[in-house]
Amino acid sequence: MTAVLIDGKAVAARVRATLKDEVAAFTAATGIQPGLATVLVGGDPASEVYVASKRKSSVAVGLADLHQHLPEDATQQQVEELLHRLAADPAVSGILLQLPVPAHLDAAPLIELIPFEKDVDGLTTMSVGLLAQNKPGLRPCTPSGVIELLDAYDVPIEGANVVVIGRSELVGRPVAQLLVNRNATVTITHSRTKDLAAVCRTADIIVAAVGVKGLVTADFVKSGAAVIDVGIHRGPEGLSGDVDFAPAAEVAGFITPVPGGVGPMTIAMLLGNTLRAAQLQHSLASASASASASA
Ligand SMILES: Nc1nc2c(c(=O)[nH]1)N[C@@H](CN(C=O)c1ccc(C(=O)N[C@@H](CCC(=O)O)C(=O)O)cc1)CN2
Repeated sequence: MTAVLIDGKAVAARVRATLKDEVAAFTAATGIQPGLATVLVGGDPASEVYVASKRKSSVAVGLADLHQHLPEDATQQQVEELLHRLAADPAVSGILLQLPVPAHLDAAPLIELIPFEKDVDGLTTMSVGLLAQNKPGLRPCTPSGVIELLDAYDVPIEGANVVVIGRSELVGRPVAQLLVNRNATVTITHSRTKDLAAVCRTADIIVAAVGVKGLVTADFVKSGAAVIDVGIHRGPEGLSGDVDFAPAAEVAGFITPVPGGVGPMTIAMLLGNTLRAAQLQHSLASASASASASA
């Protein structure tokens, strides 16, 4: 392998260590322990693993674990009622509805019930709008993790030609927006893109977030490019990504593995968002208290 291996586990561990100190300082200064309410509906096995990991990591950095579990057959109304309750609960700093939800539920209107200041997944229309306008707000976790990894390895973003493969609301669109906000030149590709390999060969950075195992082969990669793999596929030989790793690593300058690349960053960024959500709510409450006092 000639590429530098981007070690997401190590970067995530550093992010968590810094956060632990920041959470302790915030709690000492305000008396508030930020709390994360993960909401899991049903028992999708991968979601159970991810939510368990989110809960464990939250506690390890000093956040309160306010997890909620609803049964597989929970109705849309039951999930709505839970989200309304969490939205109104001052002990809850962040709310995350684990995706996917069972097929009989409609996730989009449920996500909209999360107030923007508690939207630690950055998926509400308000958060998406704030990102599009490059205004302060909570950003989606996997996309911010991708940026954090590029920065950790000093991969230049400003002026870079980036090709994002996939246009999902969870990863493709927001990562493209974050990169544009950092002055990259971004091409979003999808199932109708003509000659995807040729488009990818123009890229200084490829972000593969398409959900097709091994789609990105070595001939997609310009020599020295950074290849960021967001895909996760479970097979008989274990986990793999959207990138055909070993051959691509012979051509790339930087590459993320699966597992151990972007995945661990998703959770680290969620923890950071939960602290930021608590800080935001604290300043909103202080501003509202001083406005009432001076009225
Ligand atoms: N509400 C959300 N739902 C989902 C999100 C999300 O950001 N918000 N992302 C994915 C799943 N996900 C977090 O929820 C997630 C995926 C992967 C990892 C991770 O650490 N992966 C490890 C491998 C772990 C394993 O053994 O499976 C790795 O890549 O090294 C963490 C979180 C969909 N749903």
